Order: sequence, then C-alpha cells, then structure tokens
Amino acid sequence: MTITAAVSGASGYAGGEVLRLLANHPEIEIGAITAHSSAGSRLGELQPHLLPLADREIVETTPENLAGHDVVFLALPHGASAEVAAALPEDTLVIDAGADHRLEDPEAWFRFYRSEHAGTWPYGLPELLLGPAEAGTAGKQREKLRGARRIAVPGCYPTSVLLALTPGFAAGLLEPDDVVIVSASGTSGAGKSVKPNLLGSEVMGSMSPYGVGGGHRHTPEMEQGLSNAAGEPVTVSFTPTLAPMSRGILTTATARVKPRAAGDVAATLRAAWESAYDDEQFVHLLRPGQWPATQMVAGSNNAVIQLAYDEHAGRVIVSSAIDNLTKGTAGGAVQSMNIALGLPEGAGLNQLGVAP
Ligand SMILES: NC(=O)C1=CN([C@@H]2O[C@H](COP(=O)(O)OP(=O)(O)OC[C@H]3O[C@@H](n4cnc5c(N)ncnc54)[C@H](OP(=O)(O)O)[C@@H]3O)[C@@H](O)[C@H]2O)C=CC1
Ligand SMILES: CC(=O)N[C@@H](CCC(=O)OP(=O)(O)O)C(=O)O
Repeated sequence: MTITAAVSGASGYAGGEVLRLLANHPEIEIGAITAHSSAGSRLGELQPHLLPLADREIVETTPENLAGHDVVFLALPHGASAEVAAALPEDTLVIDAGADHRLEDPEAWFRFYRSEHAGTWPYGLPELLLGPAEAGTAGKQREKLRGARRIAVPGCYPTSVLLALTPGFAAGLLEPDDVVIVSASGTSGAGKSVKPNLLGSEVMGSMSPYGVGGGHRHTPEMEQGLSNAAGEPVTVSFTPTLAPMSRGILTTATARVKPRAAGDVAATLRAAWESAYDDEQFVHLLRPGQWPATQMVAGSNNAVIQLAYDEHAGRVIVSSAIDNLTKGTAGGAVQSMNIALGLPEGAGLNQLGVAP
C-alpha cells in the first residue's frame, strides 16, 4: 500500500530538505506541497535542486490541502504549526519540525517563547537515552515513537548536544552543574528569509557568537533531555556561533567528570559512549584520535562524535557534527516517521556525506 505524505513549508530550507529525502524514499508518495507567500509558484522556482518535483505547484497551507494524507510534515515558523495540526485528524501522522511541541514544561516554554504552550508531543530523537542506566530506565526514545501519530522533531542544536552528552549523564559520570557548550552552525539554520547579519558580506570569512548569556531558546530543550538522562536537574551554559558555511553544526561540549569515575577515567568514559551508540546506524563514535568535521556528514542523516578526557581540568570534551538540515531536522523527521509507521528505520536515509 502506498503511503502519502504532504509537506508544508515546502519553499523553506527544512521543508525543501524533507522533500529531497522523501523523493528517494521507497515507500512514500509525495502529495500536497504547501507554503504561504509562495503559493501558486512551481516548486522549481524556489527549490531548483529538486528536479523531479520542479513542475509541482505549491499550494496554501490549509487543513483542506493537507487532508487525506497518511503523513503531514510541518516545517513552518514557530507558532504556526499548532493551529494547523489541531485541524488534522488524530490518525494522521503529523511531524512538526518546529519548536511548538518539544518542551515538557509550559513555564520554560513561556520564558523562552513568550506565548502559550501548545502541548508536548513525543520527541523525534530515536537514539536519545531516556534515563540513568543505574535506575534500569535507560531505554531509548525510539520506543516512544512506535505507533505515534504526533512527533516533535528536536531543534538542530539540541540534536547535536543531546547526542554528544547523554551517554555520560545516563551513565552517572558527569556533574550536572558544570556543563559548557559552544556550537557553530551554518547559516541555513536561520531559515531562508533575509536577515542583515546573514548577508554574504557579513558572514563570509567571519565567525561570531549570538544569543550569548543563556538566552538561546534551545537551552531549555537541552536541559530537558540531559536532566531526564541524568535523573537529576542539569544546567547548561550554551553559546551558539554562526559559521561561514551553508550547512552543518559542530558542537564542542565540556563537563566536569564526577569523582566516582576513578581509575582509568578515559576508558570508563569511552565505554559509556560505546555502549550508547554501538548498535546505532546513524550515530557514529569515531576511532580514537579522529575528530568530527561537518563535511563528514553534509547531506546525510549521520552524526559523528568523539570524546577526550582532559585530566588536567578533570573534564570530558565531546565533539559532535551533524548536518542541521538532515539529522538536525528533515532526516530526524523521516527517521521518526519510519519508526512510527513500522518501516525500516533507515528507509530513504542511506545517503553518505559529500566531503570534500
Ligand atoms: N533551518 C534549520 O536548520 C531548522 C529549522 N527548523 C524549523 O523548521 C521550521 C522551518 O524553518 P526553515 O525551513 O529554516 O524556515 P524558512 O524561513 O526557510 O521557511 C519557512 C517556511 O514556512 C512558510 N511559512 C511562513 N509563514 C507561514 C504561515 N503563516 N503559514 C504557513 N506557512 C508559512 C514559508 O512559506 P513562504 O515562503 O511561501 O512564505 C516557508 O515555506 C521552523 O519552525 C524552524 O524552526 C528546525 C530545525 C532546524
Ligand atoms: C543559525 C541559526 O540561526 N540557527 C537557529 C536554530 C535553528 C533551529 O533548529 O531552530 P528551531 O528551534 O527554530 O527549529 C537559531 O539559532 O535560531
């Protein structure tokens, strides 16, 4: 039986990437392609790389146009998806790439988004460790996605950070109050609309931080996933930076190691990350000494991770690289769809990185 999928926000970066992946998905037929101000245009005018879909018409994002599909992907600005989703039948699989349904705590939502919380949906990060290994609750998020009909895809920075740090927290090896994270993102993370700080002349050959001082809205999403894994509240200091590249996130996260990780600390740390990801097809712990680079994963659903123990400072340093539009958005969305529908988890996601 053919599975039909509608994609909203199809003129944008996230929606375009969902379409790129679905065009190669063996089980999916692409149905309605919707957006807003570009409704009435041909997809080829806005997404010229999606050659097989170039003649398809973009229509307005309305419940009527999204009706009648098995799956609906929402890649809309924050605040727009809750209303659209509420008008869709409960048995339609709705996968939201936006932030509206990611957070469990309405107060944290209000603090960072200044609007009413729309609710919490199962979080679309299948490899996420759910709790401390010692408490015997350390299943993974994929179990919560099987059969789900509403899924909230993580933010791109939280994907890179949670994959990097949850193994250490779930294993009880890291102090919860001394976590420092710096991530560099490609400019596509900010979406397609024109912003002065994203003009080529501002970005090319230059890097700068933004959202400095704990203000970035992904902070509570990171703390939510890390606290659940640790079984105790985790506080992070997160600073994003903008890098002169179109795609990719490189995260460097450091945390103080608990005294209980005595003995060969480096080996204890590595064993925790190995056991978390040994069986994963998309999350790869690199060979010792090899460090992540965004090119390794460009256009692919893979995440690459490496860690080192800094004995002098008593800290673990974890580096992760993802493609913000693939594993960080559309790839995570398609992977979650596969799990929800009982398809092979990697269907349509076998692309490798394109380095150099
Ligand atoms: N870029 C990234 O790396 C990531 C993005 N996301 C999330 O995905 C979502 C889309 O982001 P991104 O693709 O980057 O953004 P873009 O600005 O590139 O695209 C936004 C899309 O939303 C459509 N749109 C705008 N306003 C409305 C509206 N009122 N009703 C319906 N559609 C509307 C636009 O249509 P039109 O052009 O026709 O007006 C366009 O298709 C956001 O929630 C973002 O947070 C999540 C993770 C990573
Ligand atoms: C470079 C850049 O600007 N990145 C975006 C994050 C993109 C993303 O994942 O965000 P959502 O939570 O909106 O889905 C930002 O910092 O706002």
